[in-house]
Amino acid sequence: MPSATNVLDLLARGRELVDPQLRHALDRLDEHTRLVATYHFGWCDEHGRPTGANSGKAIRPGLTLLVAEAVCGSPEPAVPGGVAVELIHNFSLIHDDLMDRDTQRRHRRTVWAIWGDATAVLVGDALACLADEVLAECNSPYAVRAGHALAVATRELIRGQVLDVAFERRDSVSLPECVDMAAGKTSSLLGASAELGAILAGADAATCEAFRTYGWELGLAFQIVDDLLGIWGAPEKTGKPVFSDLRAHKKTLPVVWSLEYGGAHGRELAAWFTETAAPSEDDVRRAAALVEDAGGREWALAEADERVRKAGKALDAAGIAPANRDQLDQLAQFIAERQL
Ligand SMILES: CC(C)=CCC/C(C)=C/CC/C(C)=C/COP(=O)(O)OP(=O)(O)O
Repeated sequence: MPSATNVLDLLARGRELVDPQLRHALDRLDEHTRLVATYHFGWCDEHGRPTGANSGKAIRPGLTLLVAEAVCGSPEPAVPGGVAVELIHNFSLIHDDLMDRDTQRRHRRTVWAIWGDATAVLVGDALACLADEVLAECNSPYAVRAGHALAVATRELIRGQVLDVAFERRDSVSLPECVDMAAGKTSSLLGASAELGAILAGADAATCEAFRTYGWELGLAFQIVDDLLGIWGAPEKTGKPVFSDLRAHKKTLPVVWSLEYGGAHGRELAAWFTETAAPSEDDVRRAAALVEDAGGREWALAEADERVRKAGKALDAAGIAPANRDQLDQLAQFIAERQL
């Protein structure tokens, strides 16, 4: 099995293929929008001076390229797909930061926090449009199919976010509702990232669907781990304060599971949510302990493993060579463990 370092190498190799076309796509933007987008991707500071900042893990384009390689032996035909999924992902991050009023992303100030709400809306919109352009112009016989798959996934991503926003105003959310929301927000785009790799590499419909399912299951594992990091993640890793999701009263998967199945600890947690409007440091510590005691953390870890297992099972139907299979299994395991 390749080590974590090898998975990072795979993602870095994907970045090397995708970044030049991504930068080229940003060149189409007007000067101000390009500056803000380039800043968001970590390639310059807010005054346009080049930096070597962190532009994200590039999991989605990495997935697209590895799948293409597994299907046709080369990542090349899927590079525009990798560019497009990374553009959609970053459009959603810029808008999400604005909606959540988060001031930090990738250890840097967020777009809205520097340039204001209108700029964040417009730059996010511009990235989404660029994704369409890149695919429409990519000269692949499969461009229309790829564009359609990405549009469906983006609509689903937006549906997930609509649910997320709606749930903030509700007293209770069931576990299936929460899973549906997480799948919309995260699985749709990871599913499409894998699917686009298969489509652009010329795979048949059944193979494309197998890869989409692989990415979709992986997306749920990814979101569950993200939720765990949102409670217990180390600030230097997540770029957010410890317990940040509890402080914001977010109904994440481990929390919703604890409320529904956590018995007496779950009921105590429910009371915490209604009675603790502005939680202190001690309050959030107590809520995290209640989620843990209710079994929410343990459930989430087991569920992430189960989703990785299902992702692997979906790959059985794709009929790929052992070496490619090994890479995709490793990526799945790595995402679930999030040693990134
Ligand atoms: C329409 C709309 C606003 C939707 C919002 C959807 C949204 C932000 C979902 C969260 C997905 C997620 C876990 C992102 C972090 O990805 P990552 O850890 O791969 O990020 P990276 O690129 O920084 O590595």
